[in-house]
Amino acid sequence: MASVEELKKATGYKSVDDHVTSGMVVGLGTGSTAYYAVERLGQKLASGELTDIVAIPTSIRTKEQAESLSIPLVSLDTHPVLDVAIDGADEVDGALNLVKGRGGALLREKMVEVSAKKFVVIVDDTKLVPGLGISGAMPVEVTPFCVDFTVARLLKLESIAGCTAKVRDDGGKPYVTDNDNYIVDLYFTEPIADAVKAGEEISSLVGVVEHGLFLGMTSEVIVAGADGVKPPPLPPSTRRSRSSTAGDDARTCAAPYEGPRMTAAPAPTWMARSSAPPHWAGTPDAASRATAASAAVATASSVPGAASFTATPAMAASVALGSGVPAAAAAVVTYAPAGGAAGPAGVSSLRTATGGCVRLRGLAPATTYAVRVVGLGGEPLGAGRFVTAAAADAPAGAGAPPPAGGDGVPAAAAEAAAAATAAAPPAPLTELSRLEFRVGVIRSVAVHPDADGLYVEEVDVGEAAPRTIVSGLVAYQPAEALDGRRVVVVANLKPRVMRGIASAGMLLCASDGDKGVVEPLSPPDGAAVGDLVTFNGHASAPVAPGNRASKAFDRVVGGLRTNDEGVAVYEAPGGDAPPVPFAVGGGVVVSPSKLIGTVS
Ligand SMILES: O=C(CO)[C@H](O)[C@H](O)COP(=O)(O)O
Repeated sequence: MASVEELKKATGYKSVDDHVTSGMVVGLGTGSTAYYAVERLGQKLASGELTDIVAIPTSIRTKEQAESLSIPLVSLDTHPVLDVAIDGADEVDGALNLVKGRGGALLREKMVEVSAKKFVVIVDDTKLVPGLGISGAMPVEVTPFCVDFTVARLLKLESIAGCTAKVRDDGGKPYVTDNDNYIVDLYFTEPIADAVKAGEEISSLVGVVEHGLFLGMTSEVIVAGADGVKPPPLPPSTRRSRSSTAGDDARTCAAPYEGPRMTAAPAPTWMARSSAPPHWAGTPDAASRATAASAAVATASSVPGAASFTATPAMAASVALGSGVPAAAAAVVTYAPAGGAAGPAGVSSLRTATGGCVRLRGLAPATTYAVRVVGLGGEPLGAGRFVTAAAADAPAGAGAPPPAGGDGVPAAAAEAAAAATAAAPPAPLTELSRLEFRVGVIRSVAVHPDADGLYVEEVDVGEAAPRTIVSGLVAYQPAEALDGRRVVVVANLKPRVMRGIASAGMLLCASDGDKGVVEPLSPPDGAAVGDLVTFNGHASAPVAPGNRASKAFDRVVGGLRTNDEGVAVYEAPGGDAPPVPFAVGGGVVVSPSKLIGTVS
């Protein structure tokens, strides 16, 4: 049986092997598991297997480790978007939300990981929990100034009522973070009932720097369990997790999948790349419309939770788990080439089934894959109606059916995907959901009386009176180019006083850093002043103007950009979901000069 240290090493190594390629900007986590990811990265750079990597460490100790391995380091200042960040966690719940920071590095970790297109979490299976906050401290980084005052205010928060708080101790003195702050550890006797609300309330306190709830950030979790499969020590009343695994031995990765109860099992032959398909990959099952429709591209199975299918060139596959699967079920997904074809030796990961779908990525075209999907207790998901569907580029759970027959995908597949997503729940609440992007028109512009680089604009966003907005656009746009211009305004940020004038919003602009061009984004003709910009796959639920919105904006701004056609898009960290355009009035928001760059 593998030791915990061996499991940490296996998952750390696998994360780099699977997710880091030459040329990437990589976020390096902190802790005893992330240590092995850093070690692996150093090895691969030293051997020349990886080249042209730059990395951003999340703590001084990780920085020192990376330096000792000659890993080139950069910072968010110069590299605000990372390709991938890899880090451990203290807790992972069924929706892939995390508690982090027991190692004290949560602030830098969150700054780096929220800026990554993909955030890969590496844990051993003792970290899987049925609810956040139950296995130990939920850390909060606070300013040292009047820490007892902050603790007292934390303890009054409704969403975390009943918890106890302790300023982290370091040999009789408060523990000091890399940012010269303190940590207050919160202890709960029950899982945190509403982690989103808890996070919001904690963040809203002056004196709080950041908290250890990492919500909606995770792209993928790699879980290592001894012998490939080990029921974790969770309370009997909860779902029992099973491990997917990491390890250099593909057979170890593959181990379980023999039935609803996870016990150590020999590797299925398909993981050893035999030509035989897995025994559970069955024949087409016409029991449902979705099954029949998908049969053109996928082989559904009569074995619950299992199927095989051949990837089409355009396939960013979604696997429809079938009816009876909770919308946000945690799923352990394993897929691997079934017939000895080239491709990954086997990918095993913990995901959330969104709208009954689990999305598979990185598929090699014309390769037949065997798929197995189980819940945290090892139970097959799909209740006998499991099908696969080539859902093409439809984002799972986005609510909109994919274009029938688009991108060379057979219409039957699109139909299947439509059937699979028909029952999709409303789009989830995300950081972006909290923001209020409104169409506005600039009614007047003047240079700020006390700052040559700033304009003071009166902007109509469909309210009783125009808002005053201060923008640093003098160097980029003449006043006459702005006067009367239709724009997009972030309307619920906390007002900021800029050289004595309160600015009640921000004009969203595209910037092409190379050419030094900055211009306001333009809404489409069909959009009316006051219209709210929306994003497919993100519920629209703007919060009241204030700090919460400003913090949400800070978290999403790294994902705002213009694409190759100058269309403003948001790309969530993690890279699992395709970029979504700013949509309003039946069209999309654009940079009028088709700038390709950032949006802020
Ligand atoms: O959040 C962290 C540090 O701030 C760590 O990722 C977390 O504590 C897990 O550490 P380990 O891998 O050593 O168990």
